[in-house]
Amino acid sequence: MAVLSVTNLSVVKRDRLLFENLNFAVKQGGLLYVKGQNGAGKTSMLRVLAGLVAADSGEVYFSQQNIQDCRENYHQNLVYFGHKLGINQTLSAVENLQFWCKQHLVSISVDTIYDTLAQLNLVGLEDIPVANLSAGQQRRVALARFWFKRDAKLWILDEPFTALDTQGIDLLSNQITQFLSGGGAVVMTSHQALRIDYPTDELTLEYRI
Ligand SMILES: Nc1ncnc2c1ncn2[C@@H]1O[C@H](COP(=O)(O)OP(=O)(O)OP(=O)(O)O)[C@@H](O)[C@H]1O
Repeated sequence: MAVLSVTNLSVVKRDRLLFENLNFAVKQGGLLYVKGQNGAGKTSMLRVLAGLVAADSGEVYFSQQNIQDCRENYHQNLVYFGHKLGINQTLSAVENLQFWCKQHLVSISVDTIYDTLAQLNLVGLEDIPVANLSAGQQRRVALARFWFKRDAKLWILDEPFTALDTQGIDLLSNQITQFLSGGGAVVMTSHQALRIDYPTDELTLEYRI
């Protein structure tokens, strides 16, 4: 069954039609890799898929229900990872993750938070303000949500590998593969070639003038 499907999706930004009449579906265990040059409309599309902004026309369905009609259920089953990390610079990694878990009704012990940060190579950095971490380390903190929310049905990831080193890319790639293997669905963009050993559907957005 399709976890996510779209019908006749079109988005216009500043009088420029980014894409029109897109139709696709992502099944359980399905990976959709959205490609396209800068400005083609990938982020705009992912934000529509996540229900953050409305499309100019077309519909988005989660498990065959229009996302407008199942917003709460959709957001409980979705992890969206966009360009903005959604972390507070003045809080520590642990505080940020505790806050995120509360906000998303995820029940995780503080020990699990420390263990996850250790897996993400952040030992010794757990309790200092995130502002003092490097760009890649800050992204690792934000990525911890993918360790906590494996029971979600859909992950939407916009350029998740940005600023990560090779080890970080491998860590996240493994996490994505495990999620897919467990039946999760993933939609993602990346300007780097995917290092995910998993069957992948591709959707290329052409840049339109
Ligand atoms: N809120 C907005 N208001 C006006 N124009 C916007 C807005 N958001 C995006 N755009 C425009 O829409 C176009 C597509 O932007 P988008 O961020 O979706 O592209 P992208 O494919 O994700 O690019 P990149 O690979 O650089 O991240 C761009 O020309 C951008 O200027």
